[in-house]
Amino acid sequence: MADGEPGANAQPTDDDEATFEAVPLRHIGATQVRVSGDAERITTDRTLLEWVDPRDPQLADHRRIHDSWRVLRIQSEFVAGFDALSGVAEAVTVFGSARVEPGSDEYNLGVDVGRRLGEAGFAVITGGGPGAMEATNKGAFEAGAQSIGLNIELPFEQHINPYVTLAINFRYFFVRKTMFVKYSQAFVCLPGGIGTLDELFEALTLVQTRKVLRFPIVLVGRDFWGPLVDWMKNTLVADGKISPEDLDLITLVDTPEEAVQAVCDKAIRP
Ligand SMILES: C/C(=C\CNc1ncnc2c1ncn2[C@@H]1O[C@H](COP(=O)(O)O)[C@@H](O)[C@H]1O)CO
Repeated sequence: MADGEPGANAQPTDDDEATFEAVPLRHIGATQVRVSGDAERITTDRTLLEWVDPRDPQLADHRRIHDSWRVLRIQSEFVAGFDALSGVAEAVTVFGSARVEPGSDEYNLGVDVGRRLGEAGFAVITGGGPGAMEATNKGAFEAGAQSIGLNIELPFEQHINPYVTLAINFRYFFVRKTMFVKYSQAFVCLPGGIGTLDELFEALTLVQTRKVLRFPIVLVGRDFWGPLVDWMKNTLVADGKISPEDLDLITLVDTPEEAVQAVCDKAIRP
């Protein structure tokens, strides 16, 4: 594969298979969990988060020793992320549905957003997966911008999309989420599901609590996001759960052009 072709610079991800930790804690003795007839991989995140009964002497030791030493692995994942991304200057992270089909309107929206961000001088960061992530990386790649994919280990086969020029593979969601925020100056959210909502609300929490400053959060697609923003206004503000000015943390736009303009207007740039 020649340099400059999609996928030419992406780091290989297939060898990661060897690093999947297949140690079921709660189910010691069981070796696999079946989902839809397929053997499901037990991911590193899952062995960290799974409940273990400390009253069982065998499991208690497992929990105490494994969890303590696990910190080193978490640390090494932070170090690898920091090392790989420390040179990224100006970047925007784009989130969106993993389920969008190539050629669809939402896919084309992602391509357009990625391309315009790239043309505006930003590196583009995504989750590195399919759907809107692939579309956005494609747009950035075609604009000649740095196209970054922060991939995540999942219980099923997961490949980084071919338009990523810098790929990093993470086992822990929370480490990966740190990288999304730390190395970008704005978030753009395309229409998405639970993963996208999680990423959106984490960003809102960080900005609301002033953990990050001057960090625009742009939602693209009034038809899709408008009802959520209306609910926040009519229920969260009305019920006193958020302040009216918290709504100002969100910029709602319709087009890729408006999205990039909002980022350029509101993000910290030299
Ligand atoms: C579901 C399918 C693939 C999942 N692969 C993913 N790879 C990378 N990142 C992902 C993946 N799925 C979710 N994410 C993250 O969440 C957001 C999208 O989630 P949503 O629920 O689809 O909105 C995205 O921004 C990623 O960071 C194949 O069908």
